[in-house]
Amino acid sequence: MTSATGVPALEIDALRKVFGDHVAVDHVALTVPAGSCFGMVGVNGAGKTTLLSMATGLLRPDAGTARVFGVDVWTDAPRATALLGVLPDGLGMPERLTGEEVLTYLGLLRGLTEPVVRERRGELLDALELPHGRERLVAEYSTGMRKKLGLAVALLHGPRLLVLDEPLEAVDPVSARTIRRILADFVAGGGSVVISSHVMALVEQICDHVAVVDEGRLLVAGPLDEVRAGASLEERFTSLVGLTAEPVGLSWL
Ligand SMILES: Nc1ncnc2c1ncn2[C@@H]1O[C@H](COP(=O)(O)OP(=O)(O)OP(=O)(O)O)[C@@H](O)[C@H]1O
Repeated sequence: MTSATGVPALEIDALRKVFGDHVAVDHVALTVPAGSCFGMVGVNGAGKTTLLSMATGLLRPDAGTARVFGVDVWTDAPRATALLGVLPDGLGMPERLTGEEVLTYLGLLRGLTEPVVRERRGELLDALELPHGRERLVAEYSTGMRKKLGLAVALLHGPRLLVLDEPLEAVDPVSARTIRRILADFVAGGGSVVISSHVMALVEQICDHVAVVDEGRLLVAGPLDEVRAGASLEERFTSLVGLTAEPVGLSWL
């Protein structure tokens, strides 16, 4: 599905990134239709984070372009940023602030009025079961709580496209269910989502499109059922990336 104007939520063309002599992302082109929940899967080091970082304005590409609803992420950053909500990998947070303060300052920086910030902040903290008030500093948050606060920051300004790197990593099952529900509601309300994950079951459960990335290249992308082709996503993934060997055991254990 695309929007009424047919403009994709995200359009990546020929993105490339080289670290030293290692090609992390190798001329990847990808279209995320508006209104879709798009899963990106790949083994550790496949290039998912590098690709999504370039697509969201966090890491400058060596070559290629990325457009969010037709707006170039690198040449028109302020407009693209307004359309985007990003949960990056390894998100840095102001440690000496509370979750409430983080949301307040970032909301005001995004141009929201104080009453709007107050209302959304309260709803987000409640929905994600994060502490209100001065109860706890970010420095005292667990990894899962940081992830949830990162998601709240990504949602705060009401973006049209959410790009989430491993949104459920380190999140407890109850919070995971809440996050899945928030994402489903976001898509049902016309939003678009891109998530990267190692968890095939999660991608099968919430995504309608999927891309498989391996060694910096895009192996396949499209509607989930087309990519699965009658198998489970894990089976299809395993055969696509050539993981045929049995896991290696540790003889000394
Ligand atoms: N800043 C960097 N400097 C050097 N190499 C890097 C840097 N960032 C990533 N790489 C390399 O680029 C490749 C792709 O890394 P990336 O983090 O994009 O993979 P990933 O698919 O997100 O992995 P994971 O699932 O483990 O998060 C890896 O080989 C990684 O070591």
